[in-house]
Amino acid sequence: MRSFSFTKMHGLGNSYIYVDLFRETLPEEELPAIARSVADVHTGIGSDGLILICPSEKAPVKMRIFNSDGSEGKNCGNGLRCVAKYAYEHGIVRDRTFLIETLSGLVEARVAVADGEVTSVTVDMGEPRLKRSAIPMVGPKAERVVAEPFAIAGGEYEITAVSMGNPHVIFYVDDIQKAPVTTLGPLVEKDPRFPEGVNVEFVEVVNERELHFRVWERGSGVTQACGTGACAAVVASVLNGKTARGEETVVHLAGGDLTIVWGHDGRVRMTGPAETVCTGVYYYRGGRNG
Ligand SMILES: N[C@@H](CCC[C@H](N)C(=O)O)C(=O)O
Repeated sequence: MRSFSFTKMHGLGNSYIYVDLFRETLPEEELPAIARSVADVHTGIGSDGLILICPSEKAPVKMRIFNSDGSEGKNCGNGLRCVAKYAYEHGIVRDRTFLIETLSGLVEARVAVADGEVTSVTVDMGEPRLKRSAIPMVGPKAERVVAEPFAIAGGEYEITAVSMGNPHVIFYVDDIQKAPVTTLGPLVEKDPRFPEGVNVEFVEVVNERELHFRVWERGSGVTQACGTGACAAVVASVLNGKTARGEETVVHLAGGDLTIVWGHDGRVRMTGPAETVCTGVYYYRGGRNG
């Protein structure tokens, strides 16, 4: 058997198994299988996937994220807050504001600290990418996808698409409790109009400052929260005239609240908690199938 040390962390119930690659080594070709293995609630630890905390040449620390089906994502908002907490509390960084490298670029994290513990994290998630080709979604490359008609499974809907370094599509609903998360979510995730798949968000507008939010994540299915998805929902809501640019919006996710602002400088900033659940040693057999 092989083994590695891990920390389980979550941001609003969006949980990942974090492995510190400053101290551990994992074989690159086995990462998808390890992600599937640790995520399994019966035979593994149970999580929405795997996050690697890695050395970087561009920043003090780098995040890589694998969904529970083993696919690699390019960004993860809840993961970034947890990586920031881990990096600060484990002395990887000493400053309270620092850069984190992701597969979609560099972001800046700022930790709030009480008694040596990180209590909340603000991440400058950068500028949303709105061109269709950047989502990516098939169709006229340079156009935005805002309140665009979208037919699927016999139904007619309107969608808004936003990339926060990873792809998101937003559906507005009248009642979040009745959102078709588990029925429409998996169909839209794998719809060929999204060549790289897509994270699917359902949003009920409460008022100009508040949104209810549920998600079907690409590669992981229903999760309690999606940080990049909540940022995309705020951007979509500004584009659709439902909330105001430059104002803080509170997004109510299944696992709790995030405060998000799409600033007049073009950047999206997200503030929320990050929690450590437990640490341990994980035993696995190795190989591409775990
Ligand atoms: N939970 C995340 C997003 C994780 C990656 C996503 N499923 C993808 O494949 O793009 C978040 O908090 O942003």
